[in-house]
Parts: sequence; structure tokens; C-alpha cells
Amino acid sequence: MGKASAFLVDDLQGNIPNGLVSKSKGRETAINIGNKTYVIGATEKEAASTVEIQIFDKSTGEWAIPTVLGTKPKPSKGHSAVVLDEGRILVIKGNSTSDDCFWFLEVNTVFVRERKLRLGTEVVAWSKGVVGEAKKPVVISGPSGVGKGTLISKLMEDFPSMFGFSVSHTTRAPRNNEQNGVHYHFTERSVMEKDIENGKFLEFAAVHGNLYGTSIEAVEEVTDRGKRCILDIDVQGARSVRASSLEAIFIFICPPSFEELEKRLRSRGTETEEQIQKRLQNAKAELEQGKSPRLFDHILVNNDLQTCYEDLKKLLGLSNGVKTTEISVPELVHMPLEHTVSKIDQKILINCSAPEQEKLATNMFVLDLSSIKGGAPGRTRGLNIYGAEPSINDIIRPNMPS
Ligand SMILES: Nc1nc2c(ncn2[C@@H]2O[C@H](COP(=O)(O)OP(=O)(O)O)[C@@H](O)[C@H]2O)c(=O)[nH]1
Ligand SMILES: Nc1ncnc2c1ncn2[C@@H]1O[C@H](COP(=O)(O)OP(=O)(O)O)[C@@H](O)[C@H]1O
Repeated sequence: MGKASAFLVDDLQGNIPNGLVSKSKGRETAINIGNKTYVIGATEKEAASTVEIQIFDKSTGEWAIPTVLGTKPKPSKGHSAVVLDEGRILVIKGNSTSDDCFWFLEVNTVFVRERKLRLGTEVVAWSKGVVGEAKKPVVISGPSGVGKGTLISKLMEDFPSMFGFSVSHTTRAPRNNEQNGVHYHFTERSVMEKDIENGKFLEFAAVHGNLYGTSIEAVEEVTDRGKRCILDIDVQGARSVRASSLEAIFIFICPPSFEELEKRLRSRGTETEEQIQKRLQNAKAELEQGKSPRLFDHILVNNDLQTCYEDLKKLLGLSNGVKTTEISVPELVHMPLEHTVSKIDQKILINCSAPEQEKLATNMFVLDLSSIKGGAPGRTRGLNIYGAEPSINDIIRPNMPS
């Protein structure tokens, strides 16, 4: 609590009407939502190089420095900001490209509220916006030895540009054929526990006596490459992801019989007898949980591998026999330092024109947020940006904030 001395915002104290689009004032912006003003700005210290948030509570006249979750944007020379709804502010960084210029500051979402309760402080969370089609991530669960890895490998081989594997962390030892950073990030338990405590994981669980977890970064890394993320995680993990903002498709893989599962696990030859026994024991509970109502969207029986693979492809909307090698990588749009933003429903109009060029309307963009998915923790996917027609410009300009 105290004075926000690092900021140069002079129009606080209730002068900004709720929900008003803020024009970039340089390095700091004040946005009102309800009783609170969120001040977004870079610190005076260039070396610190982070975007800081301070909250002014108009009802108490107090300042608060919130706990900031998520990867923070690197500061740019200026930004603009607009209230999207009661829970989120869109921050557009000037002088940057569309792969790094749209950031969502969540101030009152389910995730933020839950963390507020847990931490007992003010909380805000950053989530970078990713332009492109937002195909839902795919969560694949099932008992050890059922064939999850085999099915995922086939999918990744056939559609290398479409899918990306979320590389989990684990405390178990690598198998002979496993590479660190490719199959898993093999980690010390103490390191992983610390990272969990520091909120770096989307989910984690103790499985067969080891810790396994999906870091937020693992999912972000795939999303940033414009790919559809595949998560191979256990049933507990699936439950956690269900409760998160990820909005995935959940698929449970079943063996044709328990005997066949045991046979596959043994023939893989990667576990000791003791480990096989543990995995078989756990498989019973996992198969039971796989039937939990509303946890999995689809259950596939992996009897004949090829049949199961075809069924999986069908579920993922991959038509028979089509091998897609192309993904449409969205063209980068450059956002100049000088720009103004305004909001109409789920569309954000970004005017990059210098005033004397405004009539040309060559630098107007529409950022369409109607199909966005996800959010903190992790990326906000499915942003669509395109050039605006002059007619839209004409309709909008009378309402632009000065
Ligand atoms: N919750 C969770 N489970 C994971 C994660 N990564 C792998 N698992 C699960 O941990 C279990 C054991 O995986 P692994 O040791 O590779 O053995 P395998 O399933 O027999 O190949 C499997 O059920 C995986 O789906 C993760 O990040 N989170
Ligand atoms: N439909 C199937 N029929 C026969 N064997 C299979 C089938 N699917 C997978 N396997 C084999 O079963 C073993 C376990 O498969 P794997 O993909 O490692 O399972 P998981 O990742 O679920 O632990 C592997 O040796 C794999 O080649």
C-alpha cells in the first residue's frame, strides 16, 4: 500500500469513466473497472524491464501492488489498453508485431478469483494473445501400456505441422530411448516441487510413485508455434486440466482387456517386474475413473491399432487418408507506437494512421476476439486480425475517444 510513485498517471481519482478506451499515454495507462483503477506501466528503471501493475481502490483511496501471475510482457515504448469485460483488459503493445503485441490482463476471472482466495492478496494474471485458429488442445489419458504413446507418435508423424507435444516434467528416470526435453523434462523432485509451489505448472500428479506435471510453458511453447497441443497425462491430470481454462478435448484410451494390457506392458520391456505390478494395480483404478461422468468426451478402445488410430483421427476432424502438411501461419502485422483503439462488441478497432492520413484508412485493423479460447494460466488463443474497410472507418470515427 502507498503512493504509486513510479507512475506518472495524472488522470486518476475517478476522472476516467468506467470502460473507457484508453489512449496510449506513453509508458503507463490507467483503466477503470468498477471501483478499481488498474495502472499498467513500465517501471522508471529501464534495467528492470518489466511491465508493472498497481491498483487504486477508489472506494478506500488505497493503492495495492497485486501478485502478478503468468508470463509478463516485455515493456515497449508505449501501449494502449481497453476493457474487454469485467474481468479482462486488452493491452496492445506499440512498436511490436502481432506475435507479441496483444496481451490480456486478467483482473477478475475464475483463475484470478481462485488465486486471490488462496493468496489473500490482490491478484492479476497475464495471458498473451495468439493470432490464428484456436483448435482445442487434445488431452489423452489411459492406463500405462494401453498405447497412448504409440497413437500420439503416429499422429505427430502423419501431421507434423499440425500437432505439437506438450513435454511434461517428471521425476522418473529416463528409459533408454528417451531424450530429455523431447519425451520429458527429467527433473529432480526438489526442483519440481519448488516450481510447482511457484505456480509454474498447469497441473501435476503423483503417478506410479513419481511426480509428473505439465508446465504452463510447455503448453505455451506449442501454442506459440500455432500448433494444436497434445497432452499425454494421467486421469488426475485430466481432471485438473478440465478445471482449468485450457478448454481441451479429453480422450480416454481403453485396452480391449486387462490381460492384453498386461501383455503389452510386458512386451514393451521398459519396466521392472515391480514397476509392472504397480502400473497394473493402478490401471484398475484408472479404468474405473476413465468412466467418470463428464470427465472424458470420448472413450476409444485400442484393440486393433490401425482402427483405433482411424477413430482418433475422426474425432480430431482429420478426414480419411488426408495428410495435411500445411498450417496457415498468420501474417505478422506491425503495430506502430502511435495508435488508438476502440471496442465494438467483440471487435477491437485499431487505428494506426497519423491524423492527416486518417481519411485514407489504410492503417485500420480489426482485431476480432469473438472466437478466443483459453486464458491464464497460458495463452489466449484464436485472435483474428485483418485490415478494416473504409466503410467501417467511417462508422467508427465519430465515436473515437479524443
Ligand atoms: N498428470 C500428469 N500425468 C502425466 C504427465 N506426463 C505423463 N503423465 C502420465 O504418467 C503416466 C506414466 O507415464 P510414463 O512413465 O511415461 O509411462 P507409460 O504411460 O507407461 O508410458 C501416464 O499415465 C502418463 O499419461 C503429466 O504431465 N501430468
Ligand atoms: N493396438 C495395439 N495392439 C498391440 N500392441 C499395441 C497396440 N498399441 C500399442 N501397442 C504396444 O503396446 C506397448 C505399449 O504401448 P505405449 O504406446 O508405450 O503405451 P502407453 O504410452 O499408453 O504406456 C508398446 O510396445 C506398443 O507397441
